[in-house]
Amino acid sequence: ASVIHYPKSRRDENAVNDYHGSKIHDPYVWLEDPDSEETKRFIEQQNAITMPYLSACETRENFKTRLTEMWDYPKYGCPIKKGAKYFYLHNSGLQNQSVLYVQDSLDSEAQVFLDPNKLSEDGTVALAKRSFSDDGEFFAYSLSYKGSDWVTIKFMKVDGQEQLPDTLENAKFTSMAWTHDNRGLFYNRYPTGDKADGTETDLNLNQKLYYHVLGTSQSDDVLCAEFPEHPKWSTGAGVSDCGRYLILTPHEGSAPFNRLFYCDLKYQEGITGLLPFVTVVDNFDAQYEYITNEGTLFTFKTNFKSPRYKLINIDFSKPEMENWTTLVEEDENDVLKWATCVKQNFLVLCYLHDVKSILRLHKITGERLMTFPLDIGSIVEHFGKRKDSEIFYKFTSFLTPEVIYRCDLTQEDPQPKVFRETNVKGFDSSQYQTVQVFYPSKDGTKIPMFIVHKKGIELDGSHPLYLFGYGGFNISVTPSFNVSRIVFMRHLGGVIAIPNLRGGGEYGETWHQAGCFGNKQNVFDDFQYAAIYLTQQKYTSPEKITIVGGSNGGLLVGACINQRPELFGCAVSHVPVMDMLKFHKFTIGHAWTTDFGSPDKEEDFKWLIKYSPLHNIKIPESGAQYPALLLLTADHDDRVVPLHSLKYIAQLQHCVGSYEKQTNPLLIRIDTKAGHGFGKPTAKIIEECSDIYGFISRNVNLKWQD
Ligand SMILES: O=C([C@@H]1CC(F)(F)CN1C(=O)CCN1C(=O)c2ccccc2C1=O)N1CCCC1
Repeated sequence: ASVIHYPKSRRDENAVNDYHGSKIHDPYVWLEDPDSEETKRFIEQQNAITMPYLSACETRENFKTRLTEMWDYPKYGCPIKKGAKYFYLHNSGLQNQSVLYVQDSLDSEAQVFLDPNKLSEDGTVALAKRSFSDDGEFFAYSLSYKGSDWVTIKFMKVDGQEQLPDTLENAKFTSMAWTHDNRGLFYNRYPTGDKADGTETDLNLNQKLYYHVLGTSQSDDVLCAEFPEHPKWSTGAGVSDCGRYLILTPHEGSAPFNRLFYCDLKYQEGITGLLPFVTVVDNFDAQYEYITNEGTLFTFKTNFKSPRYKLINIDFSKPEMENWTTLVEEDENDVLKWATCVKQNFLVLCYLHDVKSILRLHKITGERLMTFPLDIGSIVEHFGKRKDSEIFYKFTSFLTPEVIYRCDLTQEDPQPKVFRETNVKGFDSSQYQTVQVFYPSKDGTKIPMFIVHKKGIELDGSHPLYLFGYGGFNISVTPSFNVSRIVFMRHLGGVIAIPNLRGGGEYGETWHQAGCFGNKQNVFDDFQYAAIYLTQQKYTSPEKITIVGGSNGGLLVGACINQRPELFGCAVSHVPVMDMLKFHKFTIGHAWTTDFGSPDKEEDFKWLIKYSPLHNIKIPESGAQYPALLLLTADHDDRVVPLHSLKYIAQLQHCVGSYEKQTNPLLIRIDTKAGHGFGKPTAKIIEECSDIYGFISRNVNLKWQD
């Protein structure tokens, strides 16, 4: 591989911070200013070596052509019923953004209702959240620009598809809940500095709940709730199915724990100021998620004394804990992922059983009626409301693009029927297989892992392997259909492996906590031992393994190439958290202390400094070298600000870039008009995937197979 001359960047040797008595250098602290000329020049210099390198990868163009062909299949969202109409998202195949359609009945002609592709030339304006008024008369929607978490809320009158003038700015991480009189909607906003476009790094604190009255200007919006003494709290709220109650569920971080307050709107003549809330739960010991209510009898999904979740009833007329009752007990193995009330007296419950979805029908009184027939895979979307008599749900798996089912609950014995099924031209799923194994991690814990590959391969250690991990924030990595991975298996002879690392939600809150705080190293061990297992089982060999992760999974990749560089040949880290001593100082990073701990606490600092990717870069021992590394970030990522990646690549190139045994490239790709990932237009996704798989092919020596 040609030796790359990395740009030389200034190191501020005076930048030293004291953490509980430890002096820690921070030589690239100047990269924390996204607007400085020096930072902009750094980015230009990095892209100037990366982009030509990526374009020179010979399989890149083959990959892009084939990926584009394969990507061009129709994608649908579940229909949702609002008023007398149905709405659904649809992408004809290569559209940058999906389009929202409306129809009068499930089999009548559909019309375009809202097409986000018309809102920008390059598809970088994305439709984020949608909220119809309870009777379907009005429609509120939020738009995200260039990948930022900031959204603008807009309104339409459904009949006639009339755009209304109301525009709400500076909303972020926001609810959108209409009052049932259609007078207006509750939403959340942050106080902002002079710039709030997604390129700023300012902390998001003091989120407030407002009420917007339709037809008025945002400056007249009513402040309904705020917690000035708890600046980290979010103030998300929802309106009950009956329309009478406002449920306020503040969170302090990203963990599944929230407080629970409510306001009986019936006794509010209009919403004119701070609302009076009744406290039901005033601690962060558990999560309480509103499911439905019948008068004052409320059903919540909770992990209170139930790490795999259960349904409880709380009667708001006597909300004390001793009056709470259990509606559906916690399952001894499976995790309750979501529940919804349909047709007044049914509950549909979705569980995760060894990382596969199970769907069940219960009576509103709790007893189980039936288990829906379902293949091995994931339920990724659903829609059904208390006042509807049908439910739609979308199934997907590694080898199944998507199937939408409809179940009509007016039938005696309700039978789900395929409502929509998608095929991908040129893809024959019978040529591939998925296996699930349980491999031992470093401490002997059995970790589930999906392995997907072409049937009939020989386990001779020769196959390039794509090892994807996340491992945090109670997120479960469940089977999903991914075209770029199909192309990798079909045309580059690849094997896909997806371990379900601790820190995720696969086995409930105990599994999540097993990957948090001082247990975070378990996540890295689980990932490293997946690579060891796959090598021992002769699926692959170290120089043919590419590890991939994004966001918290990008941290995983950064930590693993520092700790065990000899286990992998290539590494791709998307929008990673790399500076574990400063993550809480930017945008929403303070919300992650519920997984990582806080650098401001001495005990937490001791764990963080041990694995923080930025602070554990060193020349590998015994002649090993870092895997080929491609870091990816973007200028409007205000979830994980780009400075994490910039500081890491600067330090890595400085420490290792001129080490004579380091022949693998250490590169960063910084995109523009893009962010953490949400809402990324199809064109950008295809470009990025082509760059990534071209990079992998070049560094794992893959040849394109037609
Ligand atoms: O993005 C994240 C973590 C992982 C997550 F928990 F899934 C989500 N997340 C977040 O940071 C979520 C941010 N976020 C809120 O704090 C919030 C409050 C109320 C409504 C909506 C939101 C919301 O999206 N990270 C980036 C890297 C480390 C964690």
